[in-house]
Amino acid sequence: MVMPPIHSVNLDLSHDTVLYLENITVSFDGFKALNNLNFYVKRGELRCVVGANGAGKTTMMDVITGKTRPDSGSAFFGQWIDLTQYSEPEIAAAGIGRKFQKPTVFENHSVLENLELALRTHKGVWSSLFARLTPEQRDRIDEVLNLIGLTNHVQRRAGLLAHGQKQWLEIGMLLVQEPYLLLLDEPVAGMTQHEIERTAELLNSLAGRHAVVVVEHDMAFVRSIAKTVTVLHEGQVLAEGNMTDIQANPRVIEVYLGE
Ligand SMILES: Nc1ncnc2c1ncn2[C@@H]1O[C@H](COP(=O)(O)OP(=O)(O)OP(=O)(O)O)[C@@H](O)[C@H]1O
Repeated sequence: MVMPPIHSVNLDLSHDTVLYLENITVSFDGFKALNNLNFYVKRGELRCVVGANGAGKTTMMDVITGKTRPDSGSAFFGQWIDLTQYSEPEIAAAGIGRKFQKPTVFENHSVLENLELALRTHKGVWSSLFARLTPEQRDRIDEVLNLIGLTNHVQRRAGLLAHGQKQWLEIGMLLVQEPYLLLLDEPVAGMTQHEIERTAELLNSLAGRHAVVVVEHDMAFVRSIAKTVTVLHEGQVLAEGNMTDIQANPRVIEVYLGE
């Protein structure tokens, strides 16, 4: 079937749900990394996903971003965009931003240039590289600089930033693209306590405007940000709920928290 270009399909959030994964199975050589997984994300919510090594967290992110195709099941962005039918760049352009654990900022460029590059190259518009940014784009960059706490470092070379600042810059590079859904893989790994607290504030401040899915092992951090936590185990959802319920769940204690 020939799919319409992703830009021509409106992101329909009329049901207030930005992501639907239903009965997703992914096998590698017969081993089910995801096994009939169901996972839903509401518009603007901040969700944490936890689970032991090998639980399927990365594979789930890979399915959402089009990197891995499921053997079966469906993956929808809003009501109509079938994620299994589009490429990784198309899905990114449609409004799903992903940050991997290791920061990948342009080290030899300034903070400002990094944000400008992220904005200009979004949707693959290399041709606009030499065009001036619109006043709206400038405003968006200023707004993001403020959010990520780097307003006073705009001219600093990204390679000279502290580890935490680099992570925030990379989140900022996604934010200038105004994603509807942001996927973050272990954003606080390697951060100092102060940086972790700042990151919690940053992610909390995004709630409502962007849906954010955070995969994280640091339970203190998860506790500080999460409204809803999803626990994955053997490619399925073992439990989902608020932190108090999750921590009291005997199955979660047995297979994850009690490690
Ligand atoms: N490309 C692949 N080929 C074969 N097996 C794979 C592949 N990718 C993942 N797996 C296996 O699928 C299972 C789930 O892996 P996944 O990386 O999704 O888990 P995870 O929850 O992200 O773990 P971690 O916390 O270690 O990152 C693991 O057993 C892993 O070895």
